[in-house]
Amino acid sequence: MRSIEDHDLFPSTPGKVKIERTNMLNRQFYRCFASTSTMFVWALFLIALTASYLSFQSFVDPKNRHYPISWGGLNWEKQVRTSAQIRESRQRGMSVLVTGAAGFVGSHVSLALKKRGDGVVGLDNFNDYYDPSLKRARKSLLNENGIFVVEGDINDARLLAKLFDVVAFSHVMHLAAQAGVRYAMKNPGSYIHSNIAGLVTLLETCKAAVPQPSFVWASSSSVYGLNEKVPFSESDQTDQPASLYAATKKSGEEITHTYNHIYGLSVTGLRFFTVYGPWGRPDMAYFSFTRNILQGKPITVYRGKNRADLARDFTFIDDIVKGCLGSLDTSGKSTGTGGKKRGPAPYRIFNLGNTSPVTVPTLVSILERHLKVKAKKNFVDMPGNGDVPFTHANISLARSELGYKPSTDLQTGLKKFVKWYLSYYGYHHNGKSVN
Ligand SMILES: O=C(O)[C@H]1O[C@H](OP(=O)(O)OP(=O)(O)OC[C@H]2O[C@@H](n3ccc(=O)[nH]c3=O)[C@H](O)[C@@H]2O)[C@H](O)[C@@H](O)[C@@H]1O
Repeated sequence: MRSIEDHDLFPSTPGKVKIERTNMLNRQFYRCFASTSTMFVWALFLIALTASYLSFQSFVDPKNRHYPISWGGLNWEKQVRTSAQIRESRQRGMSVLVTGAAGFVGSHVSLALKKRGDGVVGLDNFNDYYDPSLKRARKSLLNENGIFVVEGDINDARLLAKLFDVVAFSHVMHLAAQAGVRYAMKNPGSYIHSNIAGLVTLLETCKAAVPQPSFVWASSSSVYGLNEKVPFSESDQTDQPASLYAATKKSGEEITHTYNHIYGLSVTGLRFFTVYGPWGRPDMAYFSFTRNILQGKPITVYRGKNRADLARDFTFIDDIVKGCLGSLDTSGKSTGTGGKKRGPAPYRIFNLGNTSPVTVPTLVSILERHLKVKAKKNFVDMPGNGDVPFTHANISLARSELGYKPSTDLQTGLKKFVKWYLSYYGYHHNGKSVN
């Protein structure tokens, strides 16, 4: 039986005064307090358990997630329908849902589709991975050209179902993603959210749609990882990714394959090689170098083993757009209906590169020439953060199947980028006028 000497159960530190517990009232108070605090701890524990269960549920089942509803209503539906309409004069046109439409590649592809008369509806969550005002500006451009951009997340299954209720999209051009190779070390969860969970939510919608759309999406040259065989061919091994970003893109290729295999979804995966150009992504080297050079700030140029220059198969946006449109045009139909496969459907993967790699120091010197400003270069050994030393695309497959033929070299493409950059951000940087 526990007695008043129970206090011995509590460890006491030598030298500390023990609490005298002779007073009955005091004892009851302590017991009462002890039981209240135990209950309190249990209550906290239960709340934490429930919270983790709910967040786990929402992680595994996107339908349970709550997204703010900023869509819906008759007017919204009308805007979606109008935007998806194919121009009457366009023969065999398509109605395309473009995810990531306010992004770099997404905005260019949307405009190109609309220009030739296809119906386009954009979807974008306008996240703040980089300056959302640039995404808003791209959106305005799309609006001016008759493209409606829905604000929403690819993980929002209800929104996706609604979009397919309103429009029987013939194609999905899936470009929404968490991009960037090195950022994956800072925010790994965002790659799982967009590139894995979001992809699956979108595929679930496509598989269930009647008719099923053809699915074209952005993979990445980064799937080649530590591959040393050059140039990189689609049949090369891609099981040694160097970053979590690359791993999620590679997983995307495997995941889309299962939807093709089980549900008859027509799938085309495009391995983009370091895409650059006007309206580009501020997190990419050519963009941030330009900003820093103009502001008189130093730039960090990474170097590989034995001080070897890093190289990329930089690919101009207009060439990528042609590759995307060629992929949509040749995608072939999905065969499934009501979630059931009715026959084999195409599953394709293509490199979309420029097939002439350029070193990073050469990129910098081209920028210096176009900007007429010398860069302050700090050469640093490439940190172990997911980067790869070089990329080089073999594009013969895309050439024969898509008619893909890149025609812009880095010198010309960067000239166009710099022209856009100066007109968008203004000619005055670091107190100087550049023209
Ligand atoms: O091709 C691809 O698949 C990938 O291309 C780019 O990734 P990356 O090639 O690393 O492009 P940048 O971040 O613009 O880097 C280009 C080169 O500049 C180097 N770099 C980058 C940043 C920097 O401060 N200094 C520097 O020397 C990098 O090491 C790399 O060699 C994109 O950011 C990815 O989203 C895309 O998937």
